[in-house]
Amino acid sequence: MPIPLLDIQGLTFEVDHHSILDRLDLAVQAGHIHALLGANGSGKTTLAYVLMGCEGYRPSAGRVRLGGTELLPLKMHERARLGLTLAWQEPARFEGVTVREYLSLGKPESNPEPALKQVGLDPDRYLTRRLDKALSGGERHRIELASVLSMKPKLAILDEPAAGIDMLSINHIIGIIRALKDAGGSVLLITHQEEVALIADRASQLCAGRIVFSGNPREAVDHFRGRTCVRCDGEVCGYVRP
Ligand SMILES: Nc1ncnc2c1ncn2[C@@H]1O[C@H](COP(=O)(O)OP(=O)(O)OP(=O)(O)O)[C@@H](O)[C@H]1O
Repeated sequence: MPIPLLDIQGLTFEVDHHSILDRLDLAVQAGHIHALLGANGSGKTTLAYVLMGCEGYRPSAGRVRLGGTELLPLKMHERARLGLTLAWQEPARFEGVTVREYLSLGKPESNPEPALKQVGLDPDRYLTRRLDKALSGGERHRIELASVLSMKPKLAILDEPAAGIDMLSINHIIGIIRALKDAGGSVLLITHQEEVALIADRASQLCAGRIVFSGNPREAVDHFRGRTCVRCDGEVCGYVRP
């Protein structure tokens, strides 16, 4: 195996002495779409926040390297400069700004139109719209993906990019995820949806804050489908607390 782009070893994040991420190991290869499956509450979004360096998400143990650079000592903007980007599940933090402003955050000189077109939204209609409840869930997902596309990230973390999206639009979203890979990026794809996970090159299943399975996406989906319990201590998913 080549040296992974993202190499996570023994990552532990605790709240009130309770491990949300529990000595988690995960490797994402350069150029791969790597799906991360896991039941509600298994720690997927927490992992995304810890990787991004969000406030309040400082791990108590472990190391993370991106392209060989130690990530954990870095601030959020330094991680972004290394090419790490997260598509937020809900871009609510930016409620009220226009789509043009949102897509230009941090890069005011850039033209947001190509990325918007790539996600199937007409710039003439959408650039002046505001990020508010008047946008449908699908439109918000697409705008979030347009934001990620325009960053040309080395590693994009996508948190449920197709949640609540109809079947036809899911195929479009899948096309956008593939475009990130075709542009030379890698993707950590957090998803519950089988049809989305199956586009990955590799997939892992998270249970109670620890990776309990990594393999090809078909095997991982089968593993996940039969095992839906969170923190099951091995009763269902085979995870055994040492
Ligand atoms: N800051 C926090 N304080 C307390 N508990 C937290 C905190 N962050 C996460 N948790 C808990 O950690 C667990 C994992 O949450 P997380 O959001 O990472 O799960 P998830 O796998 O993304 O779930 P879902 O599929 O429902 O989005 C949950 O039980 C959650 O309540």
